[in-house]
Amino acid sequence: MASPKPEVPAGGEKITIENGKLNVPDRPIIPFIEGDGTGPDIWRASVRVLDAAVQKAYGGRKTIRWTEVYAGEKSYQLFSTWLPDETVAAFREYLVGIKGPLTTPVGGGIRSLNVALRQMLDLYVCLRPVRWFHGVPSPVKRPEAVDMVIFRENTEDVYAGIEFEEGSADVKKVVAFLKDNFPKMYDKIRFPETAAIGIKPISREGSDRLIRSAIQYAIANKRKSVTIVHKGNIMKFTEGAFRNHGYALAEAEFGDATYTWGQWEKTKAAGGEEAANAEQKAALASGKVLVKDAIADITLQQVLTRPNEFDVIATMNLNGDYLSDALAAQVGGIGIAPGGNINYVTGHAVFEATHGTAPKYAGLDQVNPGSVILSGEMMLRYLGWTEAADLVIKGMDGAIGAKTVTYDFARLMEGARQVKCSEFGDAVIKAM
Ligand SMILES: NC(=O)C1=CN([C@@H]2O[C@H](COP(=O)(O)OP(=O)(O)OC[C@H]3O[C@@H](n4cnc5c(N)ncnc54)[C@H](OP(=O)(O)O)[C@@H]3O)[C@@H](O)[C@H]2O)C=CC1
Ligand SMILES: O=C(O)CCC(=O)C(=O)O
Ligand SMILES: [Mg+2]
Repeated sequence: MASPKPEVPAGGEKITIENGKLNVPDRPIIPFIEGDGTGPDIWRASVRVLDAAVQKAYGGRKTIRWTEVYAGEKSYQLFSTWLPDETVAAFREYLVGIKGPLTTPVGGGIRSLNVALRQMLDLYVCLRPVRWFHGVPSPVKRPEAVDMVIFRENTEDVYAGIEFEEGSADVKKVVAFLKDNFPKMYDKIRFPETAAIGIKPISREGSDRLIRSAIQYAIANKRKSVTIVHKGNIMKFTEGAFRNHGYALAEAEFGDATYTWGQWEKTKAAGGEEAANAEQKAALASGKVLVKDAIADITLQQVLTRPNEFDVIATMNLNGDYLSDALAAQVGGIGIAPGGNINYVTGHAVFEATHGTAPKYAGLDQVNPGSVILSGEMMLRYLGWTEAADLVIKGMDGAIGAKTVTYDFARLMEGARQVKCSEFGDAVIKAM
């Protein structure tokens, strides 16, 4: 393999976007990254499921023309680079893609390739729906009550990677700058000689576009509420501002379709709590979406104890990362948690599972491919190939309903037939 430039598959055509609407040809070229660790096992099973769904839905009239692009360990082995420019260029050119997980070392080494791709392509929404499939073993009593859609901001926050290492010349400059210019802030650094420093950018534009997408989704999908999750009591100017931007945006851009707790507060201040409650009740009865907020720590408790009160969630990068793994556990685990990284303005989207490379299972054909299968289902729906997407769901429902499952579910289920990763793919196809 001499070049990381992707092959152009015969007969394939590019997906384009015009006036905010995707034009999807019948033979779209879709780049994919296999991923590290368990990525190749999962991809092999998933691509068969996606192709089978498309074949069954359209009888050959539509097919995906996959083209492999490289990143992570495979790319490093082949081309001595972790993320070739050609890979980023392919996702730019073909608009929609899908990827397996990529390894990020802890405490040193390369920064996350996953995060880098999201930033380079400006995929500002990390969309992670969390729902329960009938029969999936879950640690909670009523997993069916969990039906939430996380909108995680994907380009800012501590994930921007603005960090200065302890003892480095750079951190000394940053600390000296704080000492000279912001002495009160400098005094708050408990051990300035040995502190590493991280910077967390949260912008108005970044917050607005994420929250706008969440509200638009809630309105389009007739959801009841959007909860803005933040730690704004402690980080007032970053996470607190995110909440404030959210209320201001909802009121300015979606006044006809939303009612906010910000409005409730204003009415309460002017006319008392009863008046505010009556106003909220009337707004919700008329079908408006409630835009509210919750602090991140209590959110992690309440999504467990009162899942019915959460619907669409809009949050920043780190909170969203924690929340998406925690919520995945409630509906049966990370093995079937899908996601998509999307820029709703340019149309660029890269779909990927919520989980990582699960390295201890690499090459064993053992893990659950459901996460990438369902990420593919999200991709099909994004393309407007609803019939194929519905078949993927039918197949997943059928396989799980028949208790034909991978080890992660089998260990928690009575009477399950444990199958390999590839065999689970077969079971999904059979059940379509
Ligand atoms: N978007 C991405 O590419 C992501 C990459 N990563 C990276 O992945 C690497 C490993 O991260 P780690 O923290 O171990 O998290 P992982 O999500 O990779 O794995 C943690 C555990 O989750 C379970 N699990 C994960 N995937 C599956 C699956 N498909 N089917 C069944 N169970 C699954 C396994 O649990 P059990 O052992 O109980 O069976 C596994 O040991 C790191 O380098 C990290 O940075 C992490 C998250 C996202
Ligand atoms: O990039 C990584 O290695 C981890 C990313 C992650 O945890 C996530 O996107 O949920
Ligand atoms: Mg994560």
